Amino acid sequence: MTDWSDPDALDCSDETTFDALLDRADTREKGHYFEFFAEGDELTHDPGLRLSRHGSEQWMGQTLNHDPAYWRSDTARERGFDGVPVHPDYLLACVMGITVEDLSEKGGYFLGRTDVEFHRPARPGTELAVTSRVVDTRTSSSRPAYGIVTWATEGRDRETGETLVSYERTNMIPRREPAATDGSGSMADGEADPEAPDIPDTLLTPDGGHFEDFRDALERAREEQAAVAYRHERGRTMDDQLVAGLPLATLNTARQHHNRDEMADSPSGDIVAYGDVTRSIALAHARSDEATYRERRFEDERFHSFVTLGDTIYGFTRVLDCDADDGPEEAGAVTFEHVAFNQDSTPVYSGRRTALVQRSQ
Ligand SMILES: CC(C)(COP(=O)(O)OP(=O)(O)OC[C@H]1O[C@@H](n2cnc3c(N)ncnc32)[C@H](O)[C@@H]1OP(=O)(O)O)[C@@H](O)C(=O)NCCC(=O)NCCSC(=O)C[C@H](O)C(=O)O
Repeated sequence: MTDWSDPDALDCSDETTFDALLDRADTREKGHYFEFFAEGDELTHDPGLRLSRHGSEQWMGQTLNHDPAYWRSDTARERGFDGVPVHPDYLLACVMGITVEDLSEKGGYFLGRTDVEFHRPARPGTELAVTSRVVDTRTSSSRPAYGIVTWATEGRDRETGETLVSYERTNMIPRREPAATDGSGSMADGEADPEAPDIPDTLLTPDGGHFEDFRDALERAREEQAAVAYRHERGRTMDDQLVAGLPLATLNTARQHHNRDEMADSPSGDIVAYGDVTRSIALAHARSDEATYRERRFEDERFHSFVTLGDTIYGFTRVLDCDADDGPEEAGAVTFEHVAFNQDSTPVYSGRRTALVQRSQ
């Protein structure tokens, strides 16, 4: 009888033997299929992550978010922060990154997110505690290999228990049965929109980036039956650091971002950018044209199409509303719709954002 504890009993350098060995071995699975999730389930995410200044600066530098309040203590103080906080996009990505192993590692595409609220600024050094509740589960009518799951997630300061950020997100999650259909060609061809586009004749651009500039532009637009909408000049091409490096730095284990072998057979055919990286780049383009004071909340964030290595992300912004009474003396609230689009002008992300924007001096 062969002694299988003998290291020499198997010749792993022989390809045929090794193939046979792999065929016989079970895979210890990571992540959960759709069937695992039931409405009302509560999950406590185990991975630990300490927000760091380095991590925040790496995220901001790579995504072109250069607001000095998140880099320099003098501007942070002027803006009412108690020390230099981590950037809200980095905070959000870290909180979501920690949840991926439990919620979406199985290969579920991130479809959208809403009700993103920043409850308080987060400092470097904060250790996170993250929990999620299953809000909704349903099978996908257009893609039988998938289900669609929505979770409500809360990221807290592990020491004080204070909530830092909360949101609801929705992913497409592979079904165990028929799990093997991922990439089998169930992807529907894009259908042409039968309705002609209904867009205003005139698109106005604000004169500057302060609250009054947005308010005045909206007033002009109302008089002229126009909209306030404009493009941002910067673009950012997706490289390895963005696609694989940043999600891994936030403990995001989704194979979509770092396993080309697995992704070759998936609907995208290749690794794809983490939605939060794509979004953060588009928001950085928008923020570079505005005097942001504070981030408030995000609603109706949607990821429309895949972003792969080599794609370039541009930004388009529409100004929806201004509220002079909402906010401190230094700032007023502006609500925007931001769209990220690629080199072929295909929208890849859209979302509604309310931020406090500095008033003119
Ligand atoms: C994934 C897609 C290829 C799907 O495209 P398509 O088949 O054309 O369908 P739809 O996009 O119309 O939607 C499919 C079903 O999903 C429902 N849906 C879509 N968006 C939402 C939403 N925000 N909330 C709730 N439900 C939504 C639709 O109603 C459809 O339902 P049904 O008719 O019953 O089937 C395409 O959407 C796509 O390419 N999206 C981009 C995906 C992406 O690139 N995401 C970011 C990268 S992946 C990521 O970041 C993973 C992350 O790390 C993580 O772990 O979450």
